[in-house]
Parts: sequence; structure tokens; C-alpha cells
Amino acid sequence: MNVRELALRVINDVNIKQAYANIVLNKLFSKHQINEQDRRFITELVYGTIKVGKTLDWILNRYMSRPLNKISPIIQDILRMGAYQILFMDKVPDSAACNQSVELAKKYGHIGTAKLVNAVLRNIIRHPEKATYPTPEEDIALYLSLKYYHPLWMVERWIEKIGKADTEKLCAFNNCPPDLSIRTNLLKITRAALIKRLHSEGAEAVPSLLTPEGILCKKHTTLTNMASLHEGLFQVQDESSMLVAHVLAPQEGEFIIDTCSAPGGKSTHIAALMKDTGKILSTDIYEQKLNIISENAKRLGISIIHTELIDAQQIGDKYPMQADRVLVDAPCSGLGVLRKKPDSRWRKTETLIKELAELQGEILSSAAKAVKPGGVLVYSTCTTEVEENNKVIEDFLASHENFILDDARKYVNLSQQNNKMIQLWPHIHNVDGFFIARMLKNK
Ligand SMILES: C[S@@+](CC[C@H](N)C(=O)[O-])C[C@H]1O[C@@H](n2cnc3c(N)ncnc32)[C@H](O)[C@@H]1O
Repeated sequence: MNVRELALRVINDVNIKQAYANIVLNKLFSKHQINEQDRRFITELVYGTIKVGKTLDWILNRYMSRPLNKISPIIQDILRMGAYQILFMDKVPDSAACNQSVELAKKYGHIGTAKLVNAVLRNIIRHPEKATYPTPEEDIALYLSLKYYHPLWMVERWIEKIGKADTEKLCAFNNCPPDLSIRTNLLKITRAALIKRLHSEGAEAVPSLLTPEGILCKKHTTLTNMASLHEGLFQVQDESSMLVAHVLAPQEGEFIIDTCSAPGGKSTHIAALMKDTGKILSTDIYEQKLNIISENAKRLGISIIHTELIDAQQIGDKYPMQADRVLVDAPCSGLGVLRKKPDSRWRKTETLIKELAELQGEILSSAAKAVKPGGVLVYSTCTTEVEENNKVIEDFLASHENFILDDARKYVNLSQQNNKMIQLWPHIHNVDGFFIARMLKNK
């Protein structure tokens, strides 16, 4: 199988079986002997074709006499991949993109489909000017959705909530790959010493302005090759996610419950802030994910984290009024972290947002019961959507009069926040979109 055929198999698995691109790619790379250059080509082709998604379909339909979705799924993917190489990959000669796609169409279809693929792709090469979108004046939502490869419903929702200009900035931001953000393990090393160490390992590292332990790596070698990672000197974690433990403000010796905790980014941060004293109960609903928390804790030299398989909706009944502080880093739609996973934007739906909001409310109510009187409850998500954020908290406070909203801004150094609840926007704060609310239990 050549590289394009391998990429096609991955794309087809993602589009037909709803497989996760990173998982299929990892499996592929562990099964086949593929050199570094080919790996990079396959990865770019797979992620690019999937990310540009519906925009490729729109373009292809402009060159086809019958709709793209009326032909077989594998031929659709061959066309998408071919069009992506022609229009978005500068280094691939058009003729190679076209000829190789025709070969794939022969193998996975018949002579008729091969002719179709040849005709459509040659037409794109000869007449690239036909690949146009509606103008912003004609249809701003469709224009932004096509130009920045985002689902139309998402763009419409954001235009309504934050306006056209911010929606455009947000969509553009989501298409830029992030720097690697890491958290210094202050139990083992200072941030300044870690930055020196990272430089010696070939990384370009600078301190984050948002948190005292954050570091941004602009250039670095493959993570798994970095000795400093294996020595437990840092944890990969976005800067905005690091703010959560600071808002929780755990104290040495306390008992903390972290309810939705895998893979343990926040649990291990909390442990470091507690100088590895006291106890943290880190729970999740997936056993295999709990193992990852334990592995991370071990690597980072943390002893106070205990894991337990438990649905967060039951945590309050199992540990009533026992914890000094409880963190609910809730399962969410993840609309704040779209830049991290090129295939994720196409998996989201508006229904998902509504369903999650219900689950989040239930988890929060149960978690509230686990907080001691006088204790702290922190709720966070990596989404920008108000139904999963402010609305969940407002509903919670309306039905739990023994809790009051604390001002989360007091615990972190943030500008542009005009509410006691923190909402970080990717295009404004240059980090993952995150929401953090802090509440105090008075009885
Ligand atoms: C946003 S992630 C947590 C990230 C984690 N706090 C960290 O900082 O590394 C949400 C987690 O919630 C877990 N989860 C989903 N539904 C849950 C439930 N009903 N009870 C407990 N955990 C749940 C998921 O398995 C996932 O690991």
C-alpha cells in the first residue's frame, strides 16, 4: 500500500465508522514500517482532509454534475483527498495528486469512477477560479463556515452570541496549531531551571504569563523522546486548564475530591500545590483512564492521589460532607479546544450541548453534597457555550441556597473578566476556551 492509500483508509474509517483520527493513525504507524517523512505526509493529508471537511465537499460539488453525496463513500474520500492535495498542499504536484487519486479510484471502484475522479480533479486544476464561496454580504454564516471549515450551526450560534467579527477571529484561531503548553512540576524543579533544561534538550521554551508554573514550547522534539518528561519534571497541560487548581486554592493537608479527573492534569496540579500532603480522591467512569492518572502521579513523584471508579452523579451519596474542596471538571462539548483536534469540530452537535448541560447539572448537585460545610466547590469546563457554563451555575445556585458564588478572579491574574465567573475565549486570551466558577458552602 502506498502512502495515499494508507491515508485514504484512515480518512474512510473516520468518516464512515466515526473513528478517532489520532487513534487510527497511531495504530497504523505501529503496524506498518513507515519512515518519518511519509508519516508526516500521511498525518498532514489525513488531518487536513478531515479538518477542511465540508468545505472540500462544497468545492467538489461546484465541479460535479451530480452531487458528491450520491457517489460511493470511498470515492467521495478519494475526491476529497485529491482536492485537498491540489488546493491546500503546496508541495504536492497537481499531476501526482490527480494521477494517484485515479489509481485509487480504479482499485476501490471501477473504470467509470476512475474517469469521474480524473475529470473532476483535472477540472479543479484547470479552473481553480470556480472554487468560490458566497460573499460575506450574501451569507455571512455560510461564508465563515466555508472559509474557516467550521460546521454551519456552530458559526450561526457564535454569530448570534458574540457577533460576526469575533466569530471570524475565533474560527481563524481554531485553525492555528497551538504551541505545546506544559506545567512545571514544582515538586521537582523550578520553572526557571526547567526552561534551562528544556533548552538543553533542543526546545524553545518561554514562561507563560498566565500562571506561575506554565511554560510554552514553540519548538521541541517529539514529546516521548524528552528525558525531562520521563523524569517527571513537567505535565502537558493548557495554560487555561492550569488556572483551575489555583481557583480551587487547595491547602496543605486537606481532603480534596476531583470528580471527573482523568487523565489527571488537574489532580496532579492540585497535589503539587498541596506539596504532596493530605489526600486527593480522583474519580472517573473509565477504569483504563484511572490507570493513566496513577501513571502520571507516579511519574511526577506524587503519593497523595487515590483513584476510584465512580460515576460523579453518585459522589455525594458515597462521600457526604467529607471533602474540604471538590472539583467538577465536567465532561463538556469541548468547543473551547477545537484547535487541538482537527476532527473534533465535525463530531459536535447542538443536541450534545443540551444533553451535556443536563448531565453537568446533575454531577454538580451530587458533588455539592460531598463538600463539608465551609468548604469550596469549583466547576470548570473547556467550552465557551453559556448553556454548559454560566447557565449551569445559575440554575445550581437557584436550587442550592446553602451555596454562594465566590469571585473566581481573586485567585488568578486575569484581565478582561467582568464577571465573578471566569470565561476564557481562545481568540481573546490566546489559550484554550475555559470556564471556571467557584462556590462556597455555608452550611
Ligand atoms: C474534561 S475531562 C477531565 C480532565 C481532567 N480533569 C484533567 O484535568 O486531566 C472529563 C472527564 O470526565 C469523565 N466523565 C464523563 N462522565 C463522567 C461521569 N458521569 N462521572 C465521572 N466522570 C465522568 C470523562 O471520562 C473524562 O475523563
